[in-house]
Amino acid sequence: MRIHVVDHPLVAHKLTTLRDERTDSPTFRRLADELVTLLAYEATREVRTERVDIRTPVTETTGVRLSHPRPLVVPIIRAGLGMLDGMVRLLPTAEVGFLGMIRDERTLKSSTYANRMPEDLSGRQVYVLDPMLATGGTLVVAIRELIRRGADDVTALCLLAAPEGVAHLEEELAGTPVTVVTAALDERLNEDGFIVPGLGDAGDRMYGTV
Ligand SMILES: O=P(O)(O)OC[C@H]1O[C@H](OP(=O)(O)OP(=O)(O)O)[C@H](O)[C@@H]1O
Ligand SMILES: O=c1cc[nH]c(=O)[nH]1
Ligand SMILES: [Mg+2]
Repeated sequence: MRIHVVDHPLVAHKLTTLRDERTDSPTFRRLADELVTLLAYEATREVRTERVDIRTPVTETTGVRLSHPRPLVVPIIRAGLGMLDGMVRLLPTAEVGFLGMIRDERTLKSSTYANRMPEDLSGRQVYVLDPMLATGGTLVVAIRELIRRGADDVTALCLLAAPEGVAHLEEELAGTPVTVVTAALDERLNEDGFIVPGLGDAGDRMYGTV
């Protein structure tokens, strides 16, 4: 597994406001959207392309276009939905699948309550969207399901990651073609399984009280 922490002053600036407990839901959603676009730029560095011949008004030349089959983008509901628009703005032809997952507050185990994805993902590149990589339990289940369906290249875009979650993914997904792109690798998890310093509950902040 590869991990890429996007080191850029604009990312750090937006993330700081996102973390701030005074940031209201509308601002939180806007910043999450903007951050995804910056992460997506890095995350799609190896998106598959093919050569194409075109004519400019001046001459003939060769360029590239995204190749088939189209990439699949999978937001993990609920909080991952806040990353979808920013991602498909960069990849407008991508197909979108959905996974609904919830983490039990006491046991921290995640379970799947919705699954609407193509059955056959053979040869597909998949981008998973989930703002928080905490224990990593959610992403392990999600990525295993994608690989079981045949995905051969999975990139997870996370706003924040905890070292414990990254280690868990490395252990559970060893040898699988997985990359994690994140805006920051935080310090640790607290006793409730929240990322420290983190930003709190991403879903609540995105869709909760203003
Ligand atoms: O790495 P993990 O320890 O598995 O935790 C991360 C998950 O927890 C949060 O989801 P939550 O269960 O709060 O659902 P929500 O998005 O509906 O709020 C978050 O959005 C991730 O999906
Ligand atoms: O810090 C955390 C951990 C899991 N899920 C969240 O939304 N925030
Ligand atoms: Mg939540």
